[in-house]
Amino acid sequence: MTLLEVTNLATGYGDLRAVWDVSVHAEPGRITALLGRNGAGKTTTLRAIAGLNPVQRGRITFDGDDLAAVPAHRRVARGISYLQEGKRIFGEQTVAENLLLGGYSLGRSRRRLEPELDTMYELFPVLRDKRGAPAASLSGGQQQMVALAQALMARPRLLLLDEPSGGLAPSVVAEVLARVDALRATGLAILLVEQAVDAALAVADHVTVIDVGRVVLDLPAADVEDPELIKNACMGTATVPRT
Ligand SMILES: Nc1ncnc2c1ncn2[C@@H]1O[C@H](COP(=O)(O)OP(=O)(O)OP(=O)(O)O)[C@@H](O)[C@H]1O
Repeated sequence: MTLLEVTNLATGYGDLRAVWDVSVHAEPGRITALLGRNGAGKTTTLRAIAGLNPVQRGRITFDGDDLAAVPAHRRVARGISYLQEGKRIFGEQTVAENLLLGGYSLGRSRRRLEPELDTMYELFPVLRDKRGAPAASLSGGQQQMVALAQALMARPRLLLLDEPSGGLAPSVVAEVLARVDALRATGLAILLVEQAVDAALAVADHVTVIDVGRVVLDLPAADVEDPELIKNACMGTATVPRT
């Protein structure tokens, strides 16, 4: 079943259109990789799905419902969680406190969130060991796992994930994406934006490549015969015409 269906989306910032025609979907227990060069419109697409940028044309449906009139905070309540690129965690707070903050956003009490914490520690065992430590004392990869777990505390059905590998060493990127891969088993639908194309292709079920705000490739990951083609489409910086 398709949980998220984005059809011919156009969106942008004020008068500037950054995305002209993007169609992409996400399904439970599947990872869709949304790839493309810098400035292609990936983040803007995620922002529109989260309700932070307006739909200028096209449609976004979630679980069959058109999201046009649904404000951002209600999309969170419906099960859409957006982990922004470079999302910072609260370094002085403990790992557990950071996770709880992700759940408080939905108005749940600490007592009701305790079982969620256990679920997170099962998904990210390293965080159980570090749960009482200030988040800033963790490695970069572990901090990214805190951010991921924090986003999951809201119990999303769809996770919009913007460059979880950003700023991490290559060996750590694989570790973080292995955790993302494991999330598939929870039935979560994941829309993954990544610059680390190889790492993204290694976990993706479906691949959508955009350039200058339009889809240029869309296929099941199993049908990707030549990853170089995808990598080439993701190199350099897009120049978006300002019309
Ligand atoms: N806040 C903003 N205001 C105006 N234009 C913006 C804003 N943010 C991004 N843009 C423009 O929108 C276009 C698409 O940017 P976007 O961030 O979606 O690309 P991206 O594919 O996510 O690239 P990156 O990998 O660099 O994050 C770019 O031309 C960018 O300059």
